[in-house]
Amino acid sequence: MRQAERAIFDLRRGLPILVRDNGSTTLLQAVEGLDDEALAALQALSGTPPGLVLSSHRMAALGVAGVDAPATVSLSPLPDSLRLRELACVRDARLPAGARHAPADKAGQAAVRLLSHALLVPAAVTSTVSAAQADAVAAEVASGNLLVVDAGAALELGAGGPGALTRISEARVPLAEAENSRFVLFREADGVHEHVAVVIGTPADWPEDVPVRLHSSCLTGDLFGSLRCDCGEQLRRGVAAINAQGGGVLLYLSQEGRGIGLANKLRAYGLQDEGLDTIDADQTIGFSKDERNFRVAHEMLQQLGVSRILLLTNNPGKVEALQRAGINVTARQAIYGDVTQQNQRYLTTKANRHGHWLHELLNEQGEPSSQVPESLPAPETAARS
Ligand SMILES: Nc1nc2c(ncn2[C@@H]2O[C@H](COP(=O)(O)OP(=O)(O)OP(=O)(O)O)[C@@H](O)[C@H]2O)c(=O)[nH]1
Ligand SMILES: [Zn+2]
Repeated sequence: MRQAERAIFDLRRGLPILVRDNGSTTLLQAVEGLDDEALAALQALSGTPPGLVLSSHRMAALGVAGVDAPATVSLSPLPDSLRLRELACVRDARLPAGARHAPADKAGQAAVRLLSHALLVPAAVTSTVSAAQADAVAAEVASGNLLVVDAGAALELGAGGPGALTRISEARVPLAEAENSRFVLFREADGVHEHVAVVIGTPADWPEDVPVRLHSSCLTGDLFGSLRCDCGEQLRRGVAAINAQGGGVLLYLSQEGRGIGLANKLRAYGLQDEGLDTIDADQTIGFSKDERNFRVAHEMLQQLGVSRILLLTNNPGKVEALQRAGINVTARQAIYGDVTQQNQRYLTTKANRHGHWLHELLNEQGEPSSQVPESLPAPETAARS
């Protein structure tokens, strides 16, 4: 696993890495940041023409139907790096006539996983190392210039498990909305992601169903009060609501842009300004409608000894994820920001396409209604007594 985590840094720096799967070795490099020189160097080192690996979401955005896993596109002649970047993330791009695609092999699948985890556009150039180049590649590995990653280990990135999250440090941080608060910082094994549990009030005095909010980071909304979303208000109101109910936990999760990272969120905002909604914008650059999983949240709650909760959310996915992980979510409480002219479309998309319980809020603003459960049905794993 350690090599896969290290590979994140090389990929983010625009360097190639070598992926091994059984006997085969594949060179791969991110399309993001790739220039023609690097593309030529990759081809020279591998001895074979690179293919382009794209996520299923990007294939759909390119108009290729029926692809439900990463695909490798064979392009002949190989386009230049600018054209490859267009194929990776530009709106309305199309594959060249005659381009063939096939399900990506394990190395290609690992490429998409690594790049998503690295918060890069999930598109890679990959080249199988030819027999003639095996010695040259081995020399690069031996000299420390080329990192070798096992495809299986790369696919396991972010899968959680023992040692995946370490409690690092903590301190009292009085907040405007909850004076008696402690920040407890957790670090993921990749060394990149850090998450904070804001422990509000005194655990011994908490209600039996501990009020909990999972809040994914949003630099634009949380810190700057962006009007494009509702995050900043949800964050502050979440802290206040937990405090008012006798204390609990707000997990501030390093999952900017629903897990795609700030760079990609800003790209997606650009596409939204061209008319796409939040889901189509993310899919255009190769991502699913929500790249988060809430394993870290589960792990943090476990380490804090919290297992029975009242969850503050409008997102059914969070309820399901925690329940699946074994957290007893006994009830859900809505948590709203304000509807503004600038975020109304975003909230409407969340209600209609993400399935968020937001129709009640939007209804008050004259938005179309639909059937939404008032509260969480009793989960199978959750006893209410
Ligand atoms: N990709 C993308 N992410 C966005 C956009 N607007 C906000 N976000 C991100 O969406 C996430 C919102 O997270 P949460 O506050 O946990 O909200 P949620 O999943 O809607 O669920 P609840 O607020 O609990 O109902 C944050 O990571 C934001 O950065 C957008 O237009 N595109
Ligand atoms: Zn936001």
